[in-house]
Amino acid sequence: MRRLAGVAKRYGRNNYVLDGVELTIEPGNVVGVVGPNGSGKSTLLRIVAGLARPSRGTVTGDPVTGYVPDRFPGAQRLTALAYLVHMGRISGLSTAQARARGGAWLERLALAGGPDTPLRELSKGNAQKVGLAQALLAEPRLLVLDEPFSGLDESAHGVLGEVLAELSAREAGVVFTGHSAGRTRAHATTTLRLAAGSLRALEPESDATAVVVLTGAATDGWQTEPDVLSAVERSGAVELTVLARRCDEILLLALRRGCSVRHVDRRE
Ligand SMILES: Nc1ncnc2c1ncn2[C@@H]1O[C@H](COP(=O)(O)OP(=O)(O)OP(=O)(O)O)[C@@H](O)[C@H]1O
Repeated sequence: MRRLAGVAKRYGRNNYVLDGVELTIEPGNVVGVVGPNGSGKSTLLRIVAGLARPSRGTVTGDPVTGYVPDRFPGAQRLTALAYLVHMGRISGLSTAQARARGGAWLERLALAGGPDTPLRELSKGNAQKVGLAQALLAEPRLLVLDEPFSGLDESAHGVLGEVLAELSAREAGVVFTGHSAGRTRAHATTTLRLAAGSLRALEPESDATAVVVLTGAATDGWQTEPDVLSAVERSGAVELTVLARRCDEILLLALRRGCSVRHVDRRE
C-alpha cells in the first residue's frame, strides 16, 4: 500500500538525515521504528505520510492516510469536538458523521474535561488524544503516528494498543515511532531501527543502547564510528547513543582519544 525505495532526505545543504531507506508497508502491517533523538524518525514519518518529499528516491502507493504529529497544534479557541467536526468536514464527512465519530473517539480515549474542552486548555497527553481522534476520523488505510506512546497515560496506552491491533485486523497499515524497543516491539508486527540514515531490523541482542557523555570531544569523529547510533552536542559535552554491547570498547576509544567520561547510562 506504501513503498519507499532508495529514499534520501537532507534539509538545505546539511548532511543527509535519511539515506537509502527501504520500507514496504503491506495491509495489516504495524511497523514500529525506534531510534535516538535526531535520528530522523519524524522526517521519515512525514515522508511516509506524504507530507514531505524525499530529496532522492521514490514513494509509491496512495492510501487514505491519517497522521498524528508528535506535537499537536493546540493553541486554538475551538473545542475538541468542534475541531474534530471541522477536520472531518475537510476530509469529506458530513457534519453529523464527523460529530458522531469524533465524539465516539473522544469518549473511547477518555478525554479529560470532555468534548467541549477548548483545545488550548488541554494538557499534552489530552491534546495528543484529540490528534489521534482526528487521524482516525476518516477511517485511514494507513495510519502514521509520531511517538504516540510518549505523552499518553496508561489507560490511553491500552486503548491505543487496541486501536493498532484493530487497524491491523482490518488490513490497514500502521507506522509508528518510539524510544522504547520493548514497548515498540509489543505493538508492532515488524520493528526496525533507524540509525545512520537507514532502517535495519531490530535484532533482539542489539536492542540495548547506552548513553555515554564525554567532555573534551567533538561530534565529528564519532558520527561515523560503527555502532554509535548518534552523536550530539549538549551543554558543552558530546552525548553518544551507542549499542550497549559495544559500550566498553567505545569508552576505551574515548579515553585513547583524550576525552573524559562524564556519565554512562544503560537503557533498555
Ligand atoms: N525542517 C527542518 N529544517 C532543517 N533541519 C531539520 C528540519 N526538520 C528536522 N531537521 C533536522 O533533521 C534531523 C532529524 O530530525 P527529526 O525530527 O526527523 O529526528 P527525530 O528522530 O524525530 O528526533 P526526536 O526523537 O528528537 O523527535 C535533526 O538534525 C533535525 O535538526
